[in-house]
Amino acid sequence: MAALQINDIKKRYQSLQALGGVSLAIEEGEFFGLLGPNGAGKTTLISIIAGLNRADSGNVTIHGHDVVTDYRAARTKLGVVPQELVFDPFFTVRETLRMQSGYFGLKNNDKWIDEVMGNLDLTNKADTNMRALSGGMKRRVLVAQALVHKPPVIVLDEPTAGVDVELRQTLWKFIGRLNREGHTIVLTTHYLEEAQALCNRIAMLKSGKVVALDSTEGLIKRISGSQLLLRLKSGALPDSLKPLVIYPDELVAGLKYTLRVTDYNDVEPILAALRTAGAVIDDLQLQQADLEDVFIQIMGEEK
Ligand SMILES: Nc1ncnc2c1ncn2[C@@H]1O[C@H](COP(=O)(O)OP(=O)(O)OP(=O)(O)O)[C@@H](O)[C@H]1O
Repeated sequence: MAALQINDIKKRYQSLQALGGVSLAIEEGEFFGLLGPNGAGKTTLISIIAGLNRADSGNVTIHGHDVVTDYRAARTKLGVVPQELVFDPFFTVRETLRMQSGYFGLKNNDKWIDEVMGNLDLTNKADTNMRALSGGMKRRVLVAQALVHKPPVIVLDEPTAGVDVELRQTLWKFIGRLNREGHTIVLTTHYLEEAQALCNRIAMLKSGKVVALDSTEGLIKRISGSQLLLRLKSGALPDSLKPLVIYPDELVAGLKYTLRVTDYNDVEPILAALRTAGAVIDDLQLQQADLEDVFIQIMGEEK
């Protein structure tokens, strides 16, 4: 049985098809990445998983419990860290976490609350009112709130958007530990290097459809070889090199190109072609393809 089973979910907002039939099976213990550009439908899918939004068709089960017909059981299996910070400003951090525990029927949960606060560096803010916390601290409480009932499936919707390095490290250390202990993690993020480092499998969403689904390694292997990052001081890229261009970036910093190469041996003919064309090189770097390159390529493909 999958930890999270998503079957042919469709959702329309008036004329906009936000989700056009999404199916995914996420197994227990996975660290799964859900990636996509703004508006791809990630948050809509997460709110359907959390039972906060209704799909037009299709269904979702969490550890076998349907999120609509068996909502309460499904909800106890799930912890969601939402994108938006919404709190009651009059309660302290500890009170907020106790109330959330109460919502799940957990009365004596202080031991775990203390452990969660400790792991998220919140202990010295335990008695501070929510309104007095910085944005980063509030985000820590959001994470803590999602974890009060030790849910086996944890969904994080852009948990590190706009947060500092320290919180990211604290958060990933704790979430990594929970994952090693068997919790299933589903993460959406715009930080692709973060997804590459953390996720064992990734789905890419585009305009409400899954356009790629593979292990992180498998996705990166799709772009074979390396890339040559090239910036020209003057001149232009000769026509003979244009088929190698993965993406041009002329608007960003002058004449900047990323070319596909297999290895170092491909570099010399490129240099020769540029010399013949009278182009002057400003900067040249050879690098391995990464998840960001795959993302850009997949999102650029017509579907
Ligand atoms: N309540 C709503 N009413 C109408 N349209 C909506 C509503 N919620 C979302 N949308 C639209 O549905 C599409 C998917 O939005 P969604 O927030 O799920 O995308 P996302 O992938 O989470 O984007 P982001 O990366 O910006 O968070 C967008 O075009 C959005 O404008």
